[in-house]
Amino acid sequence: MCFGPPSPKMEKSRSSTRIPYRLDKADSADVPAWIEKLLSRAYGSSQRQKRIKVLINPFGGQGSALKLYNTHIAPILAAARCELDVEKTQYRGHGVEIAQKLDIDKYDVVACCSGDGIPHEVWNGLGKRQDAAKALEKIALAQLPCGSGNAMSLNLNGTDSPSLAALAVVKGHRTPEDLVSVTQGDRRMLSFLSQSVGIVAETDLATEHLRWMGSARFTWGFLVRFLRKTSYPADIAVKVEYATKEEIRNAYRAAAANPPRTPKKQPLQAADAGLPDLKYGTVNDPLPDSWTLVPHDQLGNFYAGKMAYMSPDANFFPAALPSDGCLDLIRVRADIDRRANIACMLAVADNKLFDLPQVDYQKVSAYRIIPKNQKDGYISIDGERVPFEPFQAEVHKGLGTVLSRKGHLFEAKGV
Ligand SMILES: Nc1ncnc2c1ncn2[C@@H]1O[C@H](COP(=O)(O)OP(=O)(O)OP(=O)(O)O)[C@@H](O)[C@H]1O
Repeated sequence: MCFGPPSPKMEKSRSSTRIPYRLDKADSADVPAWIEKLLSRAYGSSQRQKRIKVLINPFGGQGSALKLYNTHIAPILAAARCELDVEKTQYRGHGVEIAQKLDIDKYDVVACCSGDGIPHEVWNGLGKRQDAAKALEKIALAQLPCGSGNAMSLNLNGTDSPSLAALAVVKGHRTPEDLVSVTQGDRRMLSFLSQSVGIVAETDLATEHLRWMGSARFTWGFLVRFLRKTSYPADIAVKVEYATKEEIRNAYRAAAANPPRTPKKQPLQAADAGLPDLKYGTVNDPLPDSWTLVPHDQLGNFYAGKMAYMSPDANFFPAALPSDGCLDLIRVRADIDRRANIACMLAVADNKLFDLPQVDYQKVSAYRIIPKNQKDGYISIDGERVPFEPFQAEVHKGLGTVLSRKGHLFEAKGV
């Protein structure tokens, strides 16, 4: 098997290969030492022979997840001698049930051969357990990209190629990952990727009929809507952690300069510890004293991200960090002139959105948004549509665990 690090820009895929070595003295004591040296060079501090529960969504993306798994993913996981238990999801919500009932002592990793929808379900299934805190710490989540939205793999594996992602998972490092509680009505759900109201939500959710385009449907949908200058009025309150781009840049650079820590062996959370309490209550509680609701009558884009890439050419949140306890929040007014609007659109692909003056970019640890003056609209949580009602979000620092190549940063170019 090839063991060099994948370089996503140059390669599209990898395959496993057997290279036989003839030994002069097969029983020499040097042989195990040589094998150990080779493996330790290949894996570093990453766990070898991971025990993986593989979930395949046969309807993910263009319906080819099973074929992608058999052709590009399974041979690599098998060559690395991972222990595999493969299950196909049978219906919407099945990922939640599987995660709720999972024997967490039997596995190290749940790897989702899907889009971002199945990881969203698995996080929520783990979060519903009585031992949620322990399960979220013990089980590392990974995505093997087989859907139309593969942001999780882009951010953590550095690729949307199934075989390169499989190799990244084989060699991935356990990494703490913030999760976000979203309360809406009487519900509480976990979000790991993004929350959007307005243009981005609409782009994501109103383009289902363009599924045949693959990930290009997001780019196309965004382009079409951006030029209409539609506003999505709302009242918004935020708990700001880093208010200016300068502060954000400094915080990002400080985190990037810190090499990954070797995780300390600590006892797992108690078996009866569920999800953490909500520091700021739910959307139904009175607004916390230190928060102020600010009217946003000309809101064009409200987009909160917990990861950097939202699609292959859209590094929307370049300052996002896996476990800084913050969501990166972008707000853009709807009434900016057309030239500024187009500049925003082009800047996403050029990785320059962060610096544009018309883009309000902050790091927040919680917020509430109350859409107003609209009969109906789109709200997207991790790409899933939820009712068009007020909601509140709160970040839980390092609550979840993922596998990542870097151990403390996403793969996108930072700030
Ligand atoms: N067997 C099944 N039949 C129907 N729906 C399923 C099945 N298995 C999973 N699903 C649902 O498919 C949805 C989309 O899954 P996934 O994210 O894997 O694909 P995707 O192509 O990226 O889709 P999307 O772009 O909508 O996120 C999930 O919400 C999941 O509940």
